[in-house]
Amino acid sequence: MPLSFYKYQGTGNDFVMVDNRKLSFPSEDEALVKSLCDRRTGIGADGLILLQDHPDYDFEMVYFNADGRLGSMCGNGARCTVRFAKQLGVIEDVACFLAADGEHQASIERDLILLHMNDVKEIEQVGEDYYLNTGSPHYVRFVDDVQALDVFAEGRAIRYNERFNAVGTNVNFVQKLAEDEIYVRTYERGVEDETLSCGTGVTACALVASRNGFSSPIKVKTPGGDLQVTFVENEAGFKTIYLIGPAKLVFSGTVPV
Ligand SMILES: N[C@H](CCC[C@H](N)C(=O)O)C(=O)O
Repeated sequence: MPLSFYKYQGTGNDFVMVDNRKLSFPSEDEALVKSLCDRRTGIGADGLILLQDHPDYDFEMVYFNADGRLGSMCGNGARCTVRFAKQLGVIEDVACFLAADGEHQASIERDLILLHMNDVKEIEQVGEDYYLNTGSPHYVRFVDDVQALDVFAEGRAIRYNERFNAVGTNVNFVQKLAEDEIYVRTYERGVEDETLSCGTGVTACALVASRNGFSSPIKVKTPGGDLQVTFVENEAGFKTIYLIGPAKLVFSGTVPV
């Protein structure tokens, strides 16, 4: 049976999107997900997302990394899923949906999707670096020249170090560009490579920047495009966190499975 799919991208983080409201996709088939994400022998993507019905929400988003394994929250993927839900007629311009880390609200304003992220209570300091969870685990390191960095090698060294080897982590390198602007490059767990942008990573970096003199809203540049993060910070941590950026349909088609 041919599988119908849609290819979406959000600031260059790209996803195979499947309408799984009939639950016909074999989600436990890791090898299939991996082969669909393969850039030479498949459709090519950083991950695969299933849009599914849920009795209590507009929809549920089920996200797999390119290695075929179930991932945690994906910020860019979530914006793409909201755009896809609108395309399918599942929502109009607002959504309340379920993802790996719980409930999310989102709204569509022309080219932009405003995605509400879950509260973040803690940022761990690791030497001069930081570690936090914005729905997915993120290691954050400030650098002086992010363009000159070998993100693959440096990111991989942290992702496979003694602490993170078993479970993995995403690794972000951040450069301050201006008083309200940072540049972020990310090595992604599950893709095991640098991606053009990582939404939960960008969110993590903005929150860490806030601990280093930045205030909301923070503009974030990535190799794949521009995002914005807004939030409210108090003694309990960060709340009302929004990841704001575009999400676009690239093409659609069918593949034999
Ligand atoms: N690209 C995603 C992050 C995926 C996290 C994934 N790599 C994992 O650690 O399971 C994003 O836009 O937030």
